[in-house]
Amino acid sequence: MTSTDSTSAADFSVDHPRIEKAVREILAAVGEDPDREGLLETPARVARMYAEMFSGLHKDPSIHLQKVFTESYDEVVLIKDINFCSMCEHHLLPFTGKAHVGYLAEGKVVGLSKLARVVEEVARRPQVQERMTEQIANLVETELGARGVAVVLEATHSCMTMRGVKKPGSMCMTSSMRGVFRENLSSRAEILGLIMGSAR
Ligand SMILES: Nc1nc2c(ncn2[C@@H]2O[C@H](COP(=O)(O)OP(=O)(O)OP(=O)(O)O)[C@@H](O)[C@H]2O)c(=O)[nH]1
Ligand SMILES: [Zn+2]
Repeated sequence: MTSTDSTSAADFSVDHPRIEKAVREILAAVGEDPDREGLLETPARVARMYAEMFSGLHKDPSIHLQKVFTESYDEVVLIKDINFCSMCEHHLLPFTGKAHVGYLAEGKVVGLSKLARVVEEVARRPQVQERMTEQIANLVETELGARGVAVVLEATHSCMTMRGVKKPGSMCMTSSMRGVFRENLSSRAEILGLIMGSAR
C-alpha cells in the first residue's frame, strides 16, 4: 500500500446500481422522465460522481503522515491555500474553499504534499465544516506529535448561496488550534497573522 492510496484491504465498494436506481426514482419524483434521451446516462454519471465525491469515506488519512523526516527545524511549517471541495452532509451540496494547515515542528517534519493529501481525503466525505477542521487538526496533532497545530478553513456553502437563505458571497471560517497555538495568545496571533495577514 502506498501513501497515495490509503484504501484498506477491506475496501468498501460504492454500490453504483443502487445509486442509479435511486437517481431514477428522484428524477421520476420531481416529474422528469428518466427514460428521455438526455437523462438516460444521468443515473450512471451521478453514481460515478458520488463515488468520487465520497472517495475518502473508507480511507484512513493518517497513513499519509506516517513517513517523517528527522530535521532540527523547530519553527512553524504552514501550507496555505489548499483548495478543497467537500459535500455538506445536510443537503448533499458542495462546500468549497481553502484550508490552511500549520504545525510547530519538533525534530521531525512531514512531506509538504501529505498535509494536502490529508485535507483532500477528509474532504471527500459527507461533512460539516467544523468536524472537517477538527479531524485535520486531530490527525496532525496525533501523528506528528507537533507542539502546536493550527487549522483554518474558509469555505462557501452552496446550500447557503444557491438555495434556502440564498446569500451568495457568504463565507464560513472555522479554526482548530492545538498545543501552543491554543494556549499561548502570541503564538496564536503569529500563526493567524501568517494565515490571514499581510503574507497573503
Ligand atoms: N454548522 C454547520 N452547519 C452547516 C454546515 N453546512 C450546512 N449547514 C447548515 O445546516 C443547517 C441545516 O438546517 P435545517 O433547518 O435542518 O435544514 P434546512 O431547512 O434546509 O435549513 P436552511 O438551509 O436554513 O433552509 C442549515 O442552517 C445549513 O446552513 C456546516 O458545515 N456546519
Ligand atoms: Zn448544506
